[in-house]
Amino acid sequence: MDNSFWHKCWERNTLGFHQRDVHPLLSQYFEKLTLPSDRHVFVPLCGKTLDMAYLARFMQVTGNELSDIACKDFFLENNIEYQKQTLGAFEQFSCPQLVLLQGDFFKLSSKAIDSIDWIYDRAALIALPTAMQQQYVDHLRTFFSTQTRLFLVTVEFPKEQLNGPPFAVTESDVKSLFSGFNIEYVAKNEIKDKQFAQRTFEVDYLLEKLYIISLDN
Ligand SMILES: C[S@@+](CC[C@H](N)C(=O)[O-])C[C@H]1O[C@@H](n2cnc3c(N)ncnc32)[C@H](O)[C@@H]1O
Repeated sequence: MDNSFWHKCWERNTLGFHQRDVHPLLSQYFEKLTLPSDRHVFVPLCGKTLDMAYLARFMQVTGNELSDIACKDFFLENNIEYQKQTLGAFEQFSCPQLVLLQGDFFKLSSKAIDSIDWIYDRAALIALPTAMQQQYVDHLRTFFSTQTRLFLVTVEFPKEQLNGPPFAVTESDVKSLFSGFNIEYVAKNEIKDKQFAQRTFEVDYLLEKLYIISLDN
């Protein structure tokens, strides 16, 4: 899955992963899990998810996304005025509560982002083929400090029944990818109608799981 795959999705508007509502696990759990001192959430591979508008109600949001179309559309579709400026290899789209850095996540330095309390991952890890997932987690690790918690939403289905994306990530995959981290399994969302955002999958079961992951201090 290279960058051109994703650019084509955005150019052709084939965005089956895009949700028309805030993710239920986010609206159900995020506020309960935050601390009064939490100030900043980072959203890698953010697309134009409405989850960022939800997160911005609680704290400063920084998203990262490959596609220029996604970044522009996020602001246009939410009727938010934005400013644009070039920051090295990245284009920055911003309004007071929210910054989107457009460019390749694997080239983004954690030094470019202020202290991060939360990382929100819905359809970022699972968007990547298994062979790229460890590379993603290893780079994500550079954005962690001792106070950072990752709000990770995974998806599970019989791997042989669907060619991703999305790619199924089981609990044992999470343990192996995040080896050396603290991993707390929080909740599961069984998707009875097998609908994943705008697509319906013909699989025997489909479920999402929420984990909170932090550095093992
Ligand atoms: C499955 S979509 C999920 C988007 C968003 N998290 C959501 O829930 O709607 C994956 C997104 O990752 C972006 N992406 C893929 N590879 C990337 C990379 N190397 N750097 C930054 N963004 C990337 C794609 O353009 C796409 O918008």
